Amino acid sequence: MLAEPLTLSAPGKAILHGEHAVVYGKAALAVALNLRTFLQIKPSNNGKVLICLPNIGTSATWETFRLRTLLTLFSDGLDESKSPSPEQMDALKEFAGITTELSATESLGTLAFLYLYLSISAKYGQIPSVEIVAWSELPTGTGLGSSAAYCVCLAAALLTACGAIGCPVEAEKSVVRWPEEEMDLINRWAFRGEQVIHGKPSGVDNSVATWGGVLRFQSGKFTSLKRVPTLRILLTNTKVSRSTKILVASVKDKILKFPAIMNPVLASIDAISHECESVLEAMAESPSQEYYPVLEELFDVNQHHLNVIGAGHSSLDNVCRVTATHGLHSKLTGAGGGGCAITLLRPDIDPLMVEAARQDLNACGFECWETSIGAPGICLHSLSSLKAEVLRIFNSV
Ligand SMILES: Nc1ncnc2c1ncn2[C@@H]1O[C@H](COP(=O)(O)OP(=O)(O)OP(=O)(O)O)[C@@H](O)[C@H]1O
Ligand SMILES: C[C@@](O)(CCO)CC(=O)[O-]
Ligand SMILES: [Mg+2]
Repeated sequence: MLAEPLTLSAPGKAILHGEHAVVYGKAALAVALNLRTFLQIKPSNNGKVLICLPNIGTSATWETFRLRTLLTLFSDGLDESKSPSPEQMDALKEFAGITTELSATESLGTLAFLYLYLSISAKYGQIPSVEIVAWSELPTGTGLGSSAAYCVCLAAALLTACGAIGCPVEAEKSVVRWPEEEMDLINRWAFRGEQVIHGKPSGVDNSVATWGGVLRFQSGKFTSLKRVPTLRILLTNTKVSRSTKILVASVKDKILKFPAIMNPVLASIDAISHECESVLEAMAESPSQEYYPVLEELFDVNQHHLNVIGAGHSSLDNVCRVTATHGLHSKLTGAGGGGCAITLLRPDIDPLMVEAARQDLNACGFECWETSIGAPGICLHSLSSLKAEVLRIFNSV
């Protein structure tokens, strides 16, 4: 049970290959990024539950006794085959006074919280009065798995608060993790939160936010790649807003409309993920520059495929065009339709070339930053190990 404030964090992700196709049982390769979502949960004794979400400018407070009136609707417990029902979502929207479109940003963050709070309370006993602040280094809604990092943090915090999983704090350690079976439980609950935000998630994003590293994910199962080469990646945020839920639904419409045309494209994306995995394994075994042209070509082919299935956007085409003028190869990452692209940076690349590409991308109004891959998954932090920026945010809300 929660006696002290806890601070935890989970990473965002980039999908190297397999976005959208993974929703149809194809393989995806996902990497955890060193950009994280942080969540602080504090016990309180005012009989209220407070959630403060500065990234989306939302905060809300509810009396615990009012939340209790909704518990019967959530008493079906954790059954993975069951997604959040329309009746549950309608009841939550009414309770939270949400009248806007379901895809409105603030609504989904709040609804995912209420859904997890009530489902976890119904299953394990009501979570006491708490105050929660969640803040992310990730831009939200841009393809970097912000929703999954948020849901993984929420699931871990709420499961810990009601005692369903332990609180593995050790005085001398700055960062600690839960045992494997508890991590698995966190991941399964986070998936339910993702269902609220995405509609029909594959589970790849919450898995990588839970476990970190580099994962191959297919049909609900993942394998962590044991050895991965160091890859340098430039992330570019086109700042074109989009919603994963809407994109996944529109790709589905296209597949239903032209199955004979779209299914071979999904099969080809699957083959690209497998080919990329083999190349990464070979690179980890014997690092050599000769593999980079293959990785670059796979990026190019997959970017075309993603345009074919309807996940592209002119801003993403622009990123590809601008980086190509500097000899660099890019593709969209995540759901597409705007949001972020990833560009592969060869280790031998001239730093001036990268700088020139960044300047051209900035001139298009895009924002770029370099990142490393394979960050750790969900963890608990000691307060003294938190960066000043994170502490400042938690102290200021
Ligand atoms: N830090 C956060 N605080 C509150 N809500 C968040 C936060 N991060 C994400 N969300 C919720 O997730 C939504 C964005 O999810 P969405 O799946 O569309 O984008 P993404 O996860 O960033 O991209 P992708 O799914 O393509 O990787 C936001 O609209 C918001 O409701
Ligand atoms: C577009 C998608 O494939 C990846 C979003 O990061 C959706 C999903 O797998 O849930
Ligand atoms: Mg998402």
